[in-house]
Amino acid sequence: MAKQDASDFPAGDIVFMDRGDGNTALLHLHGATLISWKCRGLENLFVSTKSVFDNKKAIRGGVPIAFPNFGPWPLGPQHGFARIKRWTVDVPPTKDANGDVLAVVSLEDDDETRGMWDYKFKLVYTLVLSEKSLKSTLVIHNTDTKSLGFTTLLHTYFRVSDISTATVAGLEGLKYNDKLTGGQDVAETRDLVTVDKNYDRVYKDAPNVTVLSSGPEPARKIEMKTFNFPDVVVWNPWDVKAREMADFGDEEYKEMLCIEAGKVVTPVTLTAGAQFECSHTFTSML
Ligand SMILES: O=P(O)(O)OC[C@H]1O[C@H](O)[C@H](O)[C@@H](O)[C@@H]1O
Repeated sequence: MAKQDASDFPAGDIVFMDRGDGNTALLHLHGATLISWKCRGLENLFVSTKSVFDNKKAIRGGVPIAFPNFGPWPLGPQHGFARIKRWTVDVPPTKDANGDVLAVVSLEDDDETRGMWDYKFKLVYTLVLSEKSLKSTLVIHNTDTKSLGFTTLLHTYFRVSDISTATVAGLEGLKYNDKLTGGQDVAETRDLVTVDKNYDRVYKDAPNVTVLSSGPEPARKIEMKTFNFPDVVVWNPWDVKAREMADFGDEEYKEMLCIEAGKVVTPVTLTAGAQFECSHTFTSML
């Protein structure tokens, strides 16, 4: 079983958000990785049964945060350090008058991050759990006296009942770069994107809504609405790559699809004192 329940972890490692009506979210402070979002009791995120929870390695599943770099990085680990640093709780889960639950975690530069990337920064990650949705907002503050540049992405692993039934709407007409073949961008002609092999595609200038559907048992239809995330990465390792990954089950590619909202094609430059806000909101449409 994948570890996605609050009872699987020491209380100090997690932030558990519970509306009390079957809508819950669970964040692990290692990487501020969201590892569960349940809507009316149904888990919508994939976490590998092989994921290592040693507070060192990135968690394989949920929503790891790529920052300050998406992809291979000459200055440090792939996808940057945010997903392997311990974050701090700024606001523990707090219910508002509607029953919605808010929590805030953050990460600031330290000796280790400055050793790789010599900038002062603060990341503030705010989660708001509503009846059928979860909004995740990342604000990147440049707390330094010089400009900094970064790419960032929320690397969502959605759970699907069967990859052969999964479709992604909202990408038609976009240009994408296939990271597996490289070369020229290609136009997506399908109104519903399906995945039947190793996929690693960066869709550019995407509209701010994609919809993932899968089913039938259990059926899921999840809208992902984004703000300041112009790029969408669609990734599934498929069988051969799955076998090469130590922290991913050989057959688990059938149960997941990554749809990752990012600002990765053109980096953001932040002048001293400036900030950049980006977010995605998942909503269950069923
Ligand atoms: O294995 P990881 O470092 O977590 O990366 C997993 C995947 O992340 C993204 O989807 C990239 O586009 C892929 O190229 C990469 O393989």
